[in-house]
Amino acid sequence: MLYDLELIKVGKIYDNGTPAVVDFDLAVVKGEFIAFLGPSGCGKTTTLRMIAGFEQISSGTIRVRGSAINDLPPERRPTSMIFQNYALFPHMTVRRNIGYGLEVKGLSAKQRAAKVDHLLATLSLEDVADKRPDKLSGGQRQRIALARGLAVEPEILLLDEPLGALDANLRKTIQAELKILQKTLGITFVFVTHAQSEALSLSDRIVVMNQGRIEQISPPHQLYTRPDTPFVARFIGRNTILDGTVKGVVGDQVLLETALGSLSGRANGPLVGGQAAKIVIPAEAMEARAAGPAGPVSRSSVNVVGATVRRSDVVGHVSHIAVALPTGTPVALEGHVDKYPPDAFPAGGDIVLTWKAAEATVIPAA
Ligand SMILES: Nc1ncnc2c1ncn2[C@@H]1O[C@H](COP(=O)(O)OP(=O)(O)OP(=O)(O)O)[C@@H](O)[C@H]1O
Repeated sequence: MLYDLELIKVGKIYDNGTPAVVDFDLAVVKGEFIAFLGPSGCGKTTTLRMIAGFEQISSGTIRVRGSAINDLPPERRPTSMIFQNYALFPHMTVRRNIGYGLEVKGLSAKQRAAKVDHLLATLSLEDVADKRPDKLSGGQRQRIALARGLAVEPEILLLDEPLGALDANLRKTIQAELKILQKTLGITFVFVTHAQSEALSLSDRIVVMNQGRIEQISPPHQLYTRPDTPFVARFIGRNTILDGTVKGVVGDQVLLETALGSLSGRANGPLVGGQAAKIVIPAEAMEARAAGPAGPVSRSSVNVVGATVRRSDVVGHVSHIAVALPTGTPVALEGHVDKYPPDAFPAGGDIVLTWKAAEATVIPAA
């Protein structure tokens, strides 16, 4: 298969000895929208800059459509990069900013005008074409940066936190525009972000990074429902994570002995009896009900744990219930007021939590 972009065992060690990226493997098909997501300093920007050619790689290979680009300078790579601060030229008009890359490539004024006019129209910038970027709004500047990146017709557009400078509302609007633009153009986007919601709503696949290494590469939904590692389970969504020891494995079902009794979930990864493992239960999978008069939960029931309500609030139509497990672990539940009526779970009350085994994931502890 011919991939648009391949990173094969790519590594980066900075001159000061910092291993910023380690054994990064990724294969991207044409038209995919990929996000690099992870905490500050995990190596997202370094990886993007290595693809763009602004940073030398220390090991491995980067290929675009089958050809290694390791030794090409940035301007000869079939990539364009959009920076978080947009890096627009303040003294040039919007039109010239957009056409700058074409000027560098030596296109005639006529050829440039045709391409720039088309991009001005595509990104609704016609009215500001002759203004300077510093007179324009954040959203407009973002679109100019995008137009400038697209003008050189890259195979791959690299975006470094492109929406980071925008306020929350504008961010949502531009997110939607970006997604439509990407699908219309059909070109590959690789996008760096801190913002989980942005990665989840925009991407076809997300690369979750931690300390220079890839933790998981999955479509957004799968990161929520099937985390591969404890880091991903902590980083994505709102999961309750409990430690235990594998008691038995039947097919993909695992029974785990924990401080809260026997809990079961679906296996993700190789698991054998006696092994230390973690069960990951998404908040959405938890069902709460008031504890009956029968008293404490029987330890022989699977996926039934007692808990105490700490706080309960209603915001609009949504009830938010903060509870604590007997181990002290906090769990945040939320649900429509039809499901969890106000006052149904008063603070200090005992409740019972349950979930379907298929909706919880069991992963190796390390
Ligand atoms: N020029 C440099 N010289 C030395 N170390 C660097 C350099 N640039 C980045 N680093 C280090 O490499 C690691 C990865 O940095 P990088 O900027 O790629 O992370 P990031 O995930 O993009 O972070 P952020 O989200 O904060 O931008 C960090 O430990 C960082 O301090």
